[in-house]
Amino acid sequence: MDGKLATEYSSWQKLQQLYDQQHEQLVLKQLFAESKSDRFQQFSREYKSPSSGDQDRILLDFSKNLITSEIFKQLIALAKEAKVEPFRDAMFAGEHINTSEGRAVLHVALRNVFASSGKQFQIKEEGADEVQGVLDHIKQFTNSVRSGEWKGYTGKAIDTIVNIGIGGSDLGPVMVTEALKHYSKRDLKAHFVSNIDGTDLAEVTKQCNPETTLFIVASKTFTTQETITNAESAREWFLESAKDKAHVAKHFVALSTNTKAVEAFGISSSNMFKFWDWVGGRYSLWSAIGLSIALVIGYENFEQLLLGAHEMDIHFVETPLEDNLPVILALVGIWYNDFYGAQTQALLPYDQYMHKFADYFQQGDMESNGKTVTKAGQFVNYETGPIIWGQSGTNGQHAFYQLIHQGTKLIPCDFLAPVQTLNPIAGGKHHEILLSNFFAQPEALAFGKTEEQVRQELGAEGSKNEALVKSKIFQGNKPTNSIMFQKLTPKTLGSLIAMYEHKIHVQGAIWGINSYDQMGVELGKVLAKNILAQLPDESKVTGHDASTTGLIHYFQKNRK
Ligand SMILES: O=P(O)(O)OC[C@H]1O[C@](O)(CO)[C@@H](O)[C@@H]1O
Repeated sequence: MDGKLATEYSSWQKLQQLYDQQHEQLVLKQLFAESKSDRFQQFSREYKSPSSGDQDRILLDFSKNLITSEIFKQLIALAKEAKVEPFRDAMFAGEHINTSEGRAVLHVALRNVFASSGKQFQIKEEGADEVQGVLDHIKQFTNSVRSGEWKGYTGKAIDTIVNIGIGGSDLGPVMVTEALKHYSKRDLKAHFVSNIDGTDLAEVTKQCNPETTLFIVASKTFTTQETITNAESAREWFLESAKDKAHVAKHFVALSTNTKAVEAFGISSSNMFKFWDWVGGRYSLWSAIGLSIALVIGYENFEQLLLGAHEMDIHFVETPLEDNLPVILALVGIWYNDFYGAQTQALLPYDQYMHKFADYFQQGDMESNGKTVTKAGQFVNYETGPIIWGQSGTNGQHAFYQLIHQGTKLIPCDFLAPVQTLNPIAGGKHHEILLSNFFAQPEALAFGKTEEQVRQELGAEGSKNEALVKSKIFQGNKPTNSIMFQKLTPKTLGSLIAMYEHKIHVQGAIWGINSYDQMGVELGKVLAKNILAQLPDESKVTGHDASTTGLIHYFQKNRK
């Protein structure tokens, strides 16, 4: 992080040499055989919540990776050489590390509100001292809606909330309300509208009663085309019943940094929940953007989510690199991304509540680290952010694991699972089956099945079919991390999310890129605006290539 390309670090070059010299001998079966049971001890770390200890602990087993102690040491050396620690401290101090936009990066300030946690970071940035005030506003509003005290325009309590937002103003609330459904107020229905496709809003409003529905317009900028258009149409839908514009105040609130635009929309500033430009969209669920989360799970649980994240922040700041969960995940990821040439990284939670976890981190990781230019303005000569994807286990097993096991691509996977389930139905049978799969898959990926084993299974007769024999071989040696947490509590979820946020931060630091801007989403938006103005009239369609012109004309000819 001092203007160098990552490939210029001597530790990077050393890692390249280690890869070149050793990668053919890095075979998990042998690595485990050589180190006996020590390998689990050597390459696993347990994190414990300082406030609740065993209740909220996270085990990271990274022993099923293609690493040795020499490689791990060298990866740690890379983090040191890339100045990961001072860069981390600069973020926590409020330095403007988002250099292209000249902003601080302070999602950590949003959860720096627990004097009792034993550690509060000294953050000096405009607005950082207003965080608690906004949380108080969220608490008071949440309590009043959940208790039924907040009334709609006909005097009825709110029973449905609709969050209208997109990207970071949608994915976090969606993921967390799903993940913490167990803690939700069941008689308060929550919907999320994000897509500009009218189908999204239309299908939601069909399920809503205007008298008892609260719309939450969530947009950092309050200029996002999808969100503002959806909010305007929602207001239109509401006014068809409510008639009087004065009733909007009881049914629309805004979450934004842009007071002027919120007021121009017709939402009074007393119904606006504020945040600040130093909160990146994809890091904003901890801010006012989390209002829908607080409404669904209650303010106390929302606070626990923040506390879990804050405690992971403390772990990230205070723990030596070699024991630091986000740092380990980041370094192991770099080993595959940059030396093995892996293109993707799968997130596989064996917890149905976490079925949106990978979707959430698609934006979290890919919008952060999908960059080609370093902060110093050089084009990188190495790979940066991985493609993030995944699904909850065991659904993924029956969909795409075939390719992970026997395809031609290397796909490092993170497996996540709770020790205890929140739904021990059928005497815990489901959870035992689920976890047996959680244990079996990384084992199968690592150790595979040899030709000899296949022949033994098929017997002399079956083994005559060579194609069948070959198709049943599992090469193994596929790397995985296994992450076990005690139970999916709000606090643990907060810690897990913060752990991955910091993993992204560390990787961005090593690659020398700005993880906190998103210039790559701009061009398409500008072109769409231009095309929108041309859609009414065929003769207006100019300035495009033959393909784009052809497509627009095709639409114009056939739309009626
Ligand atoms: O909250 P806003 O300003 O509506 O932005 C929504 C999303 O749009 C982006 O700016 C680009 O996709 C995201 O970073 C952000 O989460």
